[in-house]
Amino acid sequence: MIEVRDIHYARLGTRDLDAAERYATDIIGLQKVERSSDRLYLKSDSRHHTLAYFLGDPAEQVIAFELKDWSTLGAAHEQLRAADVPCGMGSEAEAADRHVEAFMWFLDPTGNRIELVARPHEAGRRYFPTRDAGILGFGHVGLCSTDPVRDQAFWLSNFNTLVSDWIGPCPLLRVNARHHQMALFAAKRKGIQHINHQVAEIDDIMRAWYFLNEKKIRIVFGPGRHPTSGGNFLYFEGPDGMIFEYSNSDRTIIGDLSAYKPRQFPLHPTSFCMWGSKPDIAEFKE
Ligand SMILES: CC(C)c1ccc(C(=O)O)c(O)c1O
Ligand SMILES: [Fe+2]
Repeated sequence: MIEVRDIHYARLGTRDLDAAERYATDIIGLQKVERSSDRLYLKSDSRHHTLAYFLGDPAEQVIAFELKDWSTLGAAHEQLRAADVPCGMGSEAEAADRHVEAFMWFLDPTGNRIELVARPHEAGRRYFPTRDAGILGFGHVGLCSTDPVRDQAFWLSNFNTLVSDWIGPCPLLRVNARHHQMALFAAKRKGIQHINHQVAEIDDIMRAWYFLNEKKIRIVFGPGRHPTSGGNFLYFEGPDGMIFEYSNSDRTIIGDLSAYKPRQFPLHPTSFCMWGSKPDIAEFKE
């Protein structure tokens, strides 16, 4: 069993780093920490970065989890290799590019590239954004799955992943006490379906709604409230069609984590939003 601590970063390819930088800083409210001709690193909490853009194909999208124990990296690689999962160790140069001491990669059954990182770098300085979006940090991703039942089995059998809730066949998965770090979402493609940043309070969600409307950013879902995590939410469209979400879900599952009973929500609009907001997102409609 591979034990991971938390989701750590997302890496996105883009053909237009300048546009990605403007959007990430001026609109989302992330802090630029480094920029070169082909790289952009953005921070949302105490870590070196939680979102990176690289010059390349926007279809190239990666998420990373931090290993609970850095010394298990080799064993994690061996476990996945033995299970015939496409995987490999990262080189020193690739690790330096990710600001981690070491890492490996693998493909989940849908074909999503996932990285497992050991000893990721902290930032000496705290997160200091230019826009007060109320961001507390990187929360979770929605990950496309061409077969959520198959992919759930992959995560449950290889990782310390637990199901917090299901919406239809799609699990909201956690690896720590927070309600979820990854939501598998039924889609006809691989890739990241949305990237969530946690914000402090409902006021941040509503302030964002006014702000994003004023900036003519396409809002694709919300404001609303998820019955699953209990968080208020707002989803909006970013560069290369990526969906970003702010939410303030503070639901944690503590104590004996394995004693929690996951709840089954039906595949129905009321399972996505308890207020009645309707998504304008292809994957949520299918
Ligand atoms: C509709 C998506 C996958 C979803 C569902 C529920 C929550 C939550 O409970 O917080 C999310 O964050 C989602 O993105
Ligand atoms: Fe989400």
